[in-house]
Amino acid sequence: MDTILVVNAGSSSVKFQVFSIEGEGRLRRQIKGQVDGIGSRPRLRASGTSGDPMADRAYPIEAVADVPAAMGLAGNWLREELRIHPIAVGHRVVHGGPDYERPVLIDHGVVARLERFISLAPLHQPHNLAPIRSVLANFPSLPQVACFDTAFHRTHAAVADHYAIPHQLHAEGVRRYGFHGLSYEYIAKTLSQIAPDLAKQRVIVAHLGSGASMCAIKNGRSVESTMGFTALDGLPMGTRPGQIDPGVVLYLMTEKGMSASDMQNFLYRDCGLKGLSGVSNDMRELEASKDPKAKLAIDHFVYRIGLNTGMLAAALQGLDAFVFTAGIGENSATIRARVVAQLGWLGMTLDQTENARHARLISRSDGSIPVYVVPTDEELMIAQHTLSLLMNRPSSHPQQARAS
Ligand SMILES: Nc1ncnc2c1ncn2[C@@H]1O[C@H](COP(=O)(O)OP(=O)(O)O)[C@@H](O)[C@H]1O
Ligand SMILES: CC(=O)OP(=O)(O)O
Ligand SMILES: [Mg+2]
Repeated sequence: MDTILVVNAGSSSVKFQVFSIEGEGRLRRQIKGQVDGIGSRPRLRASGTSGDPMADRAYPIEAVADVPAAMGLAGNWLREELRIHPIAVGHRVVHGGPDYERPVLIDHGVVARLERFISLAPLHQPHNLAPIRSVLANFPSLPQVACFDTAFHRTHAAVADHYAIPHQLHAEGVRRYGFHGLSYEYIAKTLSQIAPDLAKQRVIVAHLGSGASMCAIKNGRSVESTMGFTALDGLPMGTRPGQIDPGVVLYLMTEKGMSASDMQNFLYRDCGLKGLSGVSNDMRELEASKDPKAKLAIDHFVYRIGLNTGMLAAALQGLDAFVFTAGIGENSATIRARVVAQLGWLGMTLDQTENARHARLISRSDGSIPVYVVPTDEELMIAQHTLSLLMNRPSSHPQQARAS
């Protein structure tokens, strides 16, 4: 069986899927897994084609202390225990910079170019590139494809793409890129199947996970994102503050003597829900907590989603549908209910029963804006891009490159 392995390293987890290639370029999911609880309660979970459990293993904290360790664990399990030898590997790469507008076959030159963006995505890019380098070293003829979080947003107009800073910096690549693009691309495609008329109109998608952003989509194309040059901007996240006055950064550097690397750690790891609550970066723990600061963190999260919806609706000049996705968006009925209540002024209403059972459509028919919950699937998107690049390669049959 020919398979494609997909690797998606997020800021709090490593997700992977294995797809078999069926006739006429169709893909069938064989394995879906993830390692999460990295640095706290590490756990490897995986399921098979019909969701049947294949593994559920807990590890001591020191055994899986960071994302590379989680990657090693997943890789060993797939190779040693399941004997998975894919014919290609597709990777999520968070930052594609100004160069990459679409997925690309990887070689050493591509890796060198992507290394330039490590400082622009320190929670992701190093972990995205590590397995790519390791496969290049160990299986040099195995095709690998990089799929970018930034690519879906390259349709933005210049007016959205620029900061009000000297033009030369834009030419150097200091631009508003936007992220979570593979997720938004999947949602746009899925919406065109479940609600084809709406998919052609003005849609806001809220990707609420450990990293969180929102995207304004018109006729299936991204027109605006809450994230910009890096994945720090926009909504408050698990450990990132979201939009913040650069004056705060200047204050911390000049008055508190924080260095650039202190600042990087602070903004990527100590802020957001974690910093504001002092309790946790995990929405589940905040929802369960009685600490007033946990409540404030949730209130702030919901409030900022409301504000950003106003901004994106302005970019779209109206709104025809709203979609929740990712860890919080798919699983927290409470956050969804609060966001919809916050957006009642726009004409959104909530069907509480449908929301409680995480139905696909959770708005009432008396509202003017339908509200959907669509589980995202970045890995399927990556597998599809990988397969299509593989099939369009000028030479070589894919089977020649099997990893063994
Ligand atoms: N049942 C739930 N209720 C509330 N939040 C949840 C639930 N399940 C998962 N989450 C949240 O989803 C987040 C992870 O989302 P995910 O999209 O997997 O993030 P990432 O891909 O960035 O690692 C966790 O931080 C957790 O707070
Ligand atoms: C870009 C980003 O923040 O990704 P994630 O949500 O997977 O951390
Ligand atoms: Mg993610």
